[in-house]
Formats: sequence, C-alpha cells, structure tokens
Amino acid sequence: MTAEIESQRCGVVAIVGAPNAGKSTLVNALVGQKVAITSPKAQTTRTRVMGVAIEGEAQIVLVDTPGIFAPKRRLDRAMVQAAWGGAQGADLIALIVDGKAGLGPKMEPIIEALTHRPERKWLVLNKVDIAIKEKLLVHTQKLYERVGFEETFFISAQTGDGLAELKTAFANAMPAGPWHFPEDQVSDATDRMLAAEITREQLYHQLHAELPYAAAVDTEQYKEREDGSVEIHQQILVARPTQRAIVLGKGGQRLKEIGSKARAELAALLGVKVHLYLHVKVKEDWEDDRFIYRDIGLDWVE
Ligand SMILES: Nc1nc2c(ncn2[C@@H]2O[C@H](COP(=O)(O)OP(=O)(O)OP(=O)(O)O)[C@@H](O)[C@H]2O)c(=O)[nH]1
Repeated sequence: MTAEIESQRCGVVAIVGAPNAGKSTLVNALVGQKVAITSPKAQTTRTRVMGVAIEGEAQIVLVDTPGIFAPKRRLDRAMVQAAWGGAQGADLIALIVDGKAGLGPKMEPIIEALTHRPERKWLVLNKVDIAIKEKLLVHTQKLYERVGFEETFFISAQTGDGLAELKTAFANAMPAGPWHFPEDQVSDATDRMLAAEITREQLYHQLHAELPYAAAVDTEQYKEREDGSVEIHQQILVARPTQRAIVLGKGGQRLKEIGSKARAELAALLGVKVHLYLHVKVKEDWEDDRFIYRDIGLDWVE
C-alpha cells in the first residue's frame, strides 16, 4: 500500500483555447466519459469543469475552461475570468487550437496572455481529421515563435487520433504525490450541476440561432426518492417572452423533447431512474443577477 502511494503522481492540466476549439470534447475523451457538455456552437462551456483521468500511477486533473475571447458583456467577462482562473497554479497549461480554423484575430488575446504565464505550456493542435497538414505546420511555427511551447501534439479529440500519446505524456509530466480524487471519481461537478448542464446541452442541440446563449438552467430541486430514483426540478431562464415560446415549441412539444432527451442521458450517466420536470421562466435581467451567477458557478464581475 505504502509503495503504491509512493509511486503515485498527480497534477493539474488546464485546457485553454478559443471557443469551439474542442476543449470539452478532449476532456471527455481523456476521462473516458462525459464530464463536460459540448456543442457545435461557440461558448458552450461557461464555468470551470474538472475531469479526472487516470493513466497508470498518474491521476491527471483536467480543468476544462470556457473559451477565451474578447469579452463584451458581463457574462462574457465572467467566463473569461473563469477560464484564466482555471489555469492559475496548474502544473501545465495545454493550449488547444482548432487546426482547421487556425489562428484568426480571436486567438490574439490568448496568445498574448500566454506569453506572460509562468506555467509550463504545451501546444495541442486539434481536429487533424479535418485540418490541412500544411496549414497545421504554419500555425505551429507561428505559435512557437510567439509563445515557445515545450511540446506539441497533433490530435483529433473526436476520432481519438493521437490521444493515447497525449495522455501518456500528460501522465509522465505530473509531479509525484498522492491522488487528489478517489479512483472512481471522474469530475468535481455534483450530480445536481451535471443535471443542469445536460439540460443546457439539449438546448444547444435542439435550438438554433442565439437562443441557447441567452438561456440559463437552474436546478431548483434535486432529491432522491425512496425507490432510489431521483426527482429533479429545473428552471430554464430566458430573457424574453418570444424566447420562452421558442423553447416551449408548438403545444409544448419542443420542451417535451428537450426533457425526454435530457432525462434519458442523465439516467444513463447516473445509473438510476430520473424524473425530470422543466419549467421555462422569463427573467429579463438574468444576465445581471448575482444569484444566477452563483448558481451556475461563475464569480460575479463588476
Ligand atoms: N472534426 C472534429 N470536430 C471536433 C473535434 N473536436 C471537437 N470537435 C467539434 O467541435 C465542436 C466544439 O467542440 P467543444 O468540445 O464543444 O469545444 P470547446 O472548445 O469546449 O468550446 P467552448 O465551450 O465554446 O469553449 C463540436 O461540434 C465538436 O464535436 C475533432 O477532433 N474533429
């Protein structure tokens, strides 16, 4: 037992990058199960989510951060603050770059900030399955000149290409020390938080345009019933009555569909029967409400 603990390694890898780079997809793939929600729409991840991956004797605590971009609104600023906060004190910062989208102006604030970070920095070029090789090499060269990374990896978080090598390299880079989490824990999110995120993911998947970005999901009640099933009541907050009508759909059909997909996914993740009750509420100023920030796990920014 003692020998086992002595050989253990554990550390924190902060996963940073522009919105839509594939950060959450990568964290889920390394953990081996969904801990962070993903969508084709940018700015899906709003708060820091920790995913725990294990490789041999090493426990790798992956901090999935919101995409970093030039913030305008309060919610944007809170997300960017959470992203850099997630990198604070990490053993390693991994910059995830969308190899297909490349380095547009939106990468500039990230590159600039990274040059001043004291942590070790690795570069991970993602989406090699759809990227053009020559372009990847040009991006890599430019980033090296600006930031100076210790290591570079080419991966596809979606197909799994290059992930085994990346995971082994992360594991080898972790400092010696006891594991931070029990062996069977995959995330720091509570089931209550996970439930809200799964519903929000369905909003992203089933609704288009700007709506999901203008919505928040708040779990009001989460309780275990005597038969072992869980009963969950959630509020979907939107800013305008027209948005409420979109979420409800004709005859409430859309909301029903969101609820039934979210329920099925949660039941599979939690391994128990789930009773999910969704309500849509119009709250014009939810983006300026301190309590909502607390509920969705973001710090309030002035
Ligand atoms: N083709 C391809 N698509 C990918 C890959 N990795 C992620 N994606 C897709 O890219 C989109 C964004 O992925 P996410 O994991 O949500 O990206 P993110 O960086 O967490 O995004 P934010 O939450 O906006 O910060 C999703 O549609 C993913 O399916 C990849 O390796 N190849």
